[in-house]
Amino acid sequence: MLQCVGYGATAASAPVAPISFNRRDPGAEDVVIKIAFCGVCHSDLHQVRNEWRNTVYPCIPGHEIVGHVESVGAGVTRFKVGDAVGVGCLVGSCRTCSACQKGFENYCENGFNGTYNGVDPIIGGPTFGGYSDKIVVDQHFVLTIPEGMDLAAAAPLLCAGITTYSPLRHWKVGPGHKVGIVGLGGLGHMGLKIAHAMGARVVLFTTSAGKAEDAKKLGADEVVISKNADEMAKHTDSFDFILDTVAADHPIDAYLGLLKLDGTLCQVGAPENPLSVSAFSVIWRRRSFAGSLIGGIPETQEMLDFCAEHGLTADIEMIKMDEIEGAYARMLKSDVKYRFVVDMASL
Ligand SMILES: NC(=O)c1ccc[n+]([C@@H]2O[C@H](COP(=O)([O-])OP(=O)(O)OC[C@H]3O[C@@H](n4cnc5c(N)ncnc54)[C@H](O)[C@@H]3O)[C@@H](O)[C@H]2O)c1
Ligand SMILES: [Zn+2]
Repeated sequence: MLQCVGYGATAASAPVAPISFNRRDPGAEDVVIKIAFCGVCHSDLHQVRNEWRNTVYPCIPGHEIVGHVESVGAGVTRFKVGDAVGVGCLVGSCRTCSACQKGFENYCENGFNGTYNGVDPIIGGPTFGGYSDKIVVDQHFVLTIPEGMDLAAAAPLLCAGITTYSPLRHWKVGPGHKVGIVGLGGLGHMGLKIAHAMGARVVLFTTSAGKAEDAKKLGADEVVISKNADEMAKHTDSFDFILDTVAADHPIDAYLGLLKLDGTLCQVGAPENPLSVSAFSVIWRRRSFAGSLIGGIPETQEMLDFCAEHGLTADIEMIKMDEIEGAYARMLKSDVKYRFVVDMASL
């Protein structure tokens, strides 16, 4: 077994703290990655606090991982020692079902294996994420970080980037489209940058008036304060597509009403409690309420290459590993611009 150190929680009520653990011995198809940086996703917090009621402890979060290849198995063809690489939310899938065959490992019919809170196929216990010194990953699930991209600022692309890129691509967002992004956090700020780079007219919905100036710098053409009913009403029946990244309870009908005929509201934010939707919000103007889950591996590489081409990375605040609990507390207050990234040299 490969002895590792990291930060994890032993119970929903326990803080994320130093932990020693084992990973599987690398196999022929495996890449061992020395982790340089790991982004802090709101999902990490949902998971360690068991807000989705499925956490297996100990839980070591982190699925926005970047680093360098330390060693490769005999069968590894795509990577060599020293390469700058990334790992997102997936480290395994069946690879044979129709979804996997199409490159949608994230929708694997047999369930994909998560980077954390999954099941290691060799040792049987839970998979452990990127708040750690190294990780062992099958080469199929390892991404190439484009040359010249800032490694720390690239980390959040592995979840926040692909989770917003994938639905924006799927619903063919581009020039001539009016697109809304709800919530300006880690996902939301990447959604703004990517939708803008795709050529859409982008409107940010936020509850905090103080974020308006930033939002414009990040790619918003317009900012709407969602608590202001008059401002919201001006946009009735006008959007082609809205991407909702909000992590907390919030009203959905208010956004559905802003979609035009055949418009789609896509939910990517995953609040703990069910959302309520009035039937009339979707019946009227044949609107769709949809969802989207991260993205497949080929699409994640496509997103990284798209971001490199457009000069996009995340806006980050670097923290040390032992500052993680404070970072979670600040994330809950939306006090981060716009993604915390842990410098693993501080582990
Ligand atoms: N679907 C997926 O594949 C996927 C992938 C990653 C994360 N997520 C989920 O997406 C959500 C967002 O993640 P994040 O890392 O960007 O979190 P974050 O905390 O960085 O951002 C959430 C943002 O929502 C804002 N917000 C809260 N209440 C709001 C309201 N009523 N109206 C408008 N904005 C509001 C907050 O101010 C914050 O800026 C989380 O629930 C996370 O678990 C889903
Ligand atoms: Zn995430």
